[in-house]
Amino acid sequence: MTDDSGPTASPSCDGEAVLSLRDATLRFGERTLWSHLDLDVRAGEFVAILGANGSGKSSLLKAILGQVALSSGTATFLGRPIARGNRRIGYVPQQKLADEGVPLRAQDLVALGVDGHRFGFPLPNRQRRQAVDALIRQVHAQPYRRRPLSLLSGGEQQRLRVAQALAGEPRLLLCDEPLLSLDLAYQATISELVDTSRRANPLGVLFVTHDINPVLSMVDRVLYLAGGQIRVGTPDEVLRSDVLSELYGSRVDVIRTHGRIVVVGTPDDTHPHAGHDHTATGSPAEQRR
Ligand SMILES: Nc1ncnc2c1ncn2[C@@H]1O[C@H](COP(=O)(O)OP(=O)(O)OP(=O)(O)O)[C@@H](O)[C@H]1O
Repeated sequence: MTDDSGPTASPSCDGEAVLSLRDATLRFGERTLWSHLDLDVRAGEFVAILGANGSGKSSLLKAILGQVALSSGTATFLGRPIARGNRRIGYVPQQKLADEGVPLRAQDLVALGVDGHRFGFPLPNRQRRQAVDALIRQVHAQPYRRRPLSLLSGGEQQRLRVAQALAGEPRLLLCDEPLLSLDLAYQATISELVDTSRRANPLGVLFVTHDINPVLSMVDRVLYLAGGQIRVGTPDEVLRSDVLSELYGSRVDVIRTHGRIVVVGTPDDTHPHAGHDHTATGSPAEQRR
């Protein structure tokens, strides 16, 4: 169950569905993470994935990447069954710092993402260089583009990972907490880059985050996972006290104040980056365009 707006509806996007999940269920052993998920993500649509720790948000992205198999149901990308290693799916993994001794420089990481064989023909070197330069500029990485990855801060590495994920001109972008380690200014830089890219290309975005506020103005729909249950809808439909209380099976309060959404009372409130004290400017309704 779940896609409350129906498989074809989307509040602000009428592009084609790039991703379709039908009756999808994911189990690890005896444990069902989530079940009966129906979801269409359309070209240009921004879907935020929120939920409790361990509810299966990262695993959902991995299922879409073909890295873990669905226990039942189907997942299709551009009308075809999901296959591992699809270059048209960009992925920003949950933050992992580069190991000491990784011989890559910042710009090499981005270059790895640039598709050297678009439409079956290798891109000329000059064109590849220009693509890398443009991406480095977009994430403001010029000052450290020649530094070894292992010498960069978590936030600097994170910006490069986003650039790399966009380099292959994806039709679908999967981001697993891409704003972690970024200060407020760079949270805005990265969110706006994702937002601009999804409109320009257009590409569908699935964006796992513990804090919706930095992206609230961009979000078309929210997919909320908790206790094995799922709710999908606009932020106004899902981020409500009654909806989240039902989902968690205990009282949860959603407070909207000065354009911020604050969720109080979820069992994982104590998690260090639960991020339920959300900040944003403008009211959610105003922001959603
Ligand atoms: N390959 C696997 N085999 C068995 N269990 C797994 C596997 N991958 C993940 N899990 C378990 O599935 C649960 C969900 O993990 P997942 O990383 O998807 O959660 P999450 O919602 O992204 O959590 P968080 O908010 O803490 O990042 C966890 O309990 C995890 O230990």
